[in-house]
Amino acid sequence: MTIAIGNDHAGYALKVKLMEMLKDKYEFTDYGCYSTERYDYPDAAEAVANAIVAGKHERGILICGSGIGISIAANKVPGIRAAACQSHFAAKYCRLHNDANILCLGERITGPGEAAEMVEVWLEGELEGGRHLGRIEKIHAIEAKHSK
Ligand SMILES: O=C(CO)[C@H](O)[C@H](O)[C@H](O)COP(=O)(O)O
Repeated sequence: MTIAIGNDHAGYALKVKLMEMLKDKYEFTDYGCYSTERYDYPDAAEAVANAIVAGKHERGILICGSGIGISIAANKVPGIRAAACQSHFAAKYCRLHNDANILCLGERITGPGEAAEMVEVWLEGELEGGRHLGRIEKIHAIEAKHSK
């Protein structure tokens, strides 16, 4: 599985650390940005979200200062379920219950060690199915209704 990764200036340092910490286990494709110079999070969100919906990657990771702006932007792309997570529990259950295809992290909130563990639990998690499927279908139905 290759993972699309992207960030704004406030997420750049965490991205570099995460890729270094996890490079032996996972293959990343870096959609930028590539420095701490100002870069607007919707641009990174759209690049990664587009790559996911185009089927280039199964999963994406987005990082900004809080993980929130970048998740709001990514969720505007139909087919994206981006989860802004600040805990191991949230990272685990956004896969098991919500089938999140993008994990959003905040460099100004989460340290690199915790972030790496959250990425691992998220990448290894699988949707539980059952009652959760109908709920995800309802999310898609809302999306379809508002895309017209
Ligand atoms: O979107 C955000 C807040 O929800 C992110 O944390 C951004 O990275 C942040 O707004 C960037 O802030 P800056 O003051 O321009 O560095």
